[in-house]
Amino acid sequence: MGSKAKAIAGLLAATCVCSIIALILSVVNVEDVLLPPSTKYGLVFDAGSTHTSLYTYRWRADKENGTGIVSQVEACSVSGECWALPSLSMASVCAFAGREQNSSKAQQVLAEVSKAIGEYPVDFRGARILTGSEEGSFGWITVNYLLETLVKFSFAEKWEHPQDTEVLGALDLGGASTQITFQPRVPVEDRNTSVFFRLYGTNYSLYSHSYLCYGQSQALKMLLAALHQASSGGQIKHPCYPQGYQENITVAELYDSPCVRAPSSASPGLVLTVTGTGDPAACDTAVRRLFNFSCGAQGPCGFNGVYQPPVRGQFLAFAGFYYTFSFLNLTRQQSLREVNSTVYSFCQRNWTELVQSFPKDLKYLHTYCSVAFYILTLLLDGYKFNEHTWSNIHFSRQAANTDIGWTLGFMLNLTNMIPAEALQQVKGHQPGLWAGAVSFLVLAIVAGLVAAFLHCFWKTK
Ligand SMILES: Nc1ncnc2c1ncn2[C@@H]1O[C@H](COP(=O)(O)OP(=O)(O)O)[C@@H](O)[C@H]1O
Ligand SMILES: [Ca+2]
Repeated sequence: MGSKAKAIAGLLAATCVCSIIALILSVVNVEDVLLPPSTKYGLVFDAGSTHTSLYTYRWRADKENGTGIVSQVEACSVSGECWALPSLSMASVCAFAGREQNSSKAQQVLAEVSKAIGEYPVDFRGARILTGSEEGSFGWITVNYLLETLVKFSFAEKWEHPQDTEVLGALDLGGASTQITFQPRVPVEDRNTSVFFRLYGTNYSLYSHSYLCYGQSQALKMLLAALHQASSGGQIKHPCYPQGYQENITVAELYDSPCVRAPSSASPGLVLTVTGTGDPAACDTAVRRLFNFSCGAQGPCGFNGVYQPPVRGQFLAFAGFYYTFSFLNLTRQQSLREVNSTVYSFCQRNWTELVQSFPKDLKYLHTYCSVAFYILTLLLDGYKFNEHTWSNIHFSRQAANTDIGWTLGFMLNLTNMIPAEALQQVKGHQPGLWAGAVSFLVLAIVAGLVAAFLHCFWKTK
């Protein structure tokens, strides 16, 4: 073999080895493989004054900007009825809340609940009673989270704080209390009603107030008690109940709550007969008497002398606001005039005809007229919405397939306390690696053949 041929063969061999090394390096590129972030679940028990539900939420552990991206997996009532199916593999957080006085009895109940839930393999975060203001604020977070005014998944596939969106206010009507929460034009100076939040890197200064006893059930009780005290004997004429409707209630049952005070003359065992008269104008008057609308000197107010700045922006009205308005088909942004006329005509329908028309709605059927007037008075005379701002109130039960209430907001706030799980860096058996390894073997065999061929070629010369 001549020197020229030797040089060519050497160059060929060197090129071969170099390309093999380059190929190996480019194909079998042993990268750090990111395992998918784990999913976490949260369970929130809502023990309200009239119902108890369990909500299940799910979020990814690699949460964005300090707050997890949470969605509702399912919700169950205590009776066992569930909406949306679960696929639970890991439960992560437990909480429980309700509206009760901070009594030792309540503490005892909470201790029992904690003990029972603590026995399950979950990271139990405690059972506690929310303050009215927390209930309102967490409802506000839920509303704004679901409507993506706090954070939005952008076209750039990133969670971003939307720049030009206005946050919405939240109106919750429970059984025992009602809450109003919104972002006023100027931050509230009154310490009792101001709430501050930092969410997804943005500060929020809100107004929030909870009116105890002004929830739907307790308001109806206050109304009946007022009508009782204005009546004589055991007969109560009820202008908000349909004509032809009648029910009996004992004095003890009527005055079983701190929201109503029994007159000293009333004997607990006395049976009272309540008879509906279906008189909308009289119902309106009776409902108004439950409120004190005078504000005093300390500036703008809601009712009963509670400070409240003027309402601002759009609002979502849920829970009790939604149930009655939905029954009356008034959740489609009807004008105030139309709402009033619908309520007036509904209140004039007699009981026999109502029972025939709505045989499936008997539980609340006799209350819809009272509650409709109650809602109108609360929103217009209480919170000071008017015929113009009325159209800013949206009556709804769900947004983005998720129930509106305080539980999701509570969960979102709580996820801030769960440390973000760092993405695990693991070198593992991934498909890319296998492909690389196979390529490496093929190339090694080819390289061996080339080397053997060159060796022989050298020897024969
Ligand atoms: N389908 C319905 N129609 C009318 N009122 C309802 C309906 N379901 C519940 N309510 C009433 O609406 C009010 C609010 O309910 P909810 O938000 O569940 O109260 P809480 O959270 O205090 O238990 C309660 O007074 C309850 O009795
Ligand atoms: Ca509630």
